[in-house]
Amino acid sequence: MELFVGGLEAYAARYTSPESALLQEIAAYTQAHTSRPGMMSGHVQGMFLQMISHMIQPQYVLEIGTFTGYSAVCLAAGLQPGGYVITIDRDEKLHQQFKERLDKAGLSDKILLKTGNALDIIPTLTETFDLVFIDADKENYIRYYELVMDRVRQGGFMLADNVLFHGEVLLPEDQQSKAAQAIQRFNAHVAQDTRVEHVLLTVRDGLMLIRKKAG
Ligand SMILES: C[S@@+](CC[C@H](N)C(=O)[O-])C[C@H]1O[C@@H](n2cnc3c(N)ncnc32)[C@H](O)[C@@H]1O
Repeated sequence: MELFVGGLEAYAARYTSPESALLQEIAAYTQAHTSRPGMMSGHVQGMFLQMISHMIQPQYVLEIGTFTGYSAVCLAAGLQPGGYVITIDRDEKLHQQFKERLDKAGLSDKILLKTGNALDIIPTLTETFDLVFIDADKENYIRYYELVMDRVRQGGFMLADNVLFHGEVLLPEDQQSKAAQAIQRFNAHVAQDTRVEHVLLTVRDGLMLIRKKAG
């Protein structure tokens, strides 16, 4: 997926810290063994997530949409001692494969896998999250946002991926896919929400960075 004109994405990657051996391994696996490798965060966005994790130094992180685990590993980078990332996906095979990789890398206590529909799993969680990454089916973004809002600490953060949806957000509504329309509704929903402040970053396919205000 080439989102920038004239190779800017490749230029950004060249001047971004390299991927760890584990991330390289996940990226290679994703390219070779999945039908939609473009769903993976990848090098530059992954390093951005890792940087955010180091900045926030979270105790508890929630990820909605694991896929092959690339972003979960990045989100775990800045965890406090005893902290963990909970990552949800409904695809059992993906989770089985990622679990083996986590065991091998000694990361099983830092990244916990919950397999099933995120809409069912989120209400069962008891943690208060410092950071939430929303990256599953676009049609449910507003539901995820509302479901997790009470579970994010005051002053805590959310990130939502694909908020530019390959540029489709710029098209008239009747020319947008269902997913792009859902993303447009999500962006508008966040924009009118006085509980948060937010910035839409044009990293890769667009990342909405959201901070839950105190009080
Ligand atoms: C875009 S991929 C996640 C990519 C990953 N976060 C990364 O950056 O490498 C979206 C994932 O969400 C999962 N998913 C979609 N809808 C879901 C739902 N309702 N509950 C749980 N997982 C879901 C899919 O199985 C898919 O693996």
